[in-house]
Amino acid sequence: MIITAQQLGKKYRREWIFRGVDLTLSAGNSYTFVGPNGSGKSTLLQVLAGMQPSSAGTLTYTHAGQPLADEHWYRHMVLAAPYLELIEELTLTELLTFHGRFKPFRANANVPELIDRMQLSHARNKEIKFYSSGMKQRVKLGLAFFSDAQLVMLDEPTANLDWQGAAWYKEHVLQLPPDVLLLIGSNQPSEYDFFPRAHANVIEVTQWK
Ligand SMILES: Nc1ncnc2c1ncn2[C@@H]1O[C@H](COP(=O)(O)OP(=O)(O)OP(=O)(O)O)[C@@H](O)[C@H]1O
Repeated sequence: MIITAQQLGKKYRREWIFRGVDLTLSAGNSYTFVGPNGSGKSTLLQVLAGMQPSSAGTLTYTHAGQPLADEHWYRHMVLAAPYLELIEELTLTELLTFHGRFKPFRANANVPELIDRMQLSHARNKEIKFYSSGMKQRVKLGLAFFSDAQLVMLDEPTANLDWQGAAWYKEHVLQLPPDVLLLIGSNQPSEYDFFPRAHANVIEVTQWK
């Protein structure tokens, strides 16, 4: 899994959020995009995910040595982000069952087991709309950690988490398979400063203003 960006740019109306981005992001590594509020971390992640069109440059996805068509790309990626909504009317059990139909879970884990790993067994039959913001964040992260995807994208991963949730995040992000490509948007060093150095890259987005 490799993402290649060449002279990638994004503008909203007349404002360039970033431009001239040249990146090669390859599996087995983590890339954390850092910068102050409003610097473009989320926008860059969304463009790299194919959720937002770019305004300039090219973006190519390669999997197992073959270029991937845009319409197949979503099968290989998961994104957890504060601005993405869960299906609020479903219970957690229903949500994971539904999700698993489209994107299988790693090692074919079953739904009760996943709920247990999210430490949300007590709330498995509660509708997501009644979850607290931290519980919802655990669900989003759990879907990202446990789905069988080669590209895992996490924007502000510990938003709304208490210290136990942050410890849970740390434990699980380190347990991702070694061949995953991990992209993170963050302005909290505690979200990435513990990654094994050899494969961790921290990239300042303001360089592309
Ligand atoms: N849909 C949009 N339309 C117009 N401008 C937008 C849109 N989305 C984001 N922006 C602008 O793009 C810039 C970058 O926003 P972005 O959310 O990517 O920053 P960020 O680095 O993730 O910020 P934060 O740390 O606050 O989450 C901001 O100036 C923002 O106002």
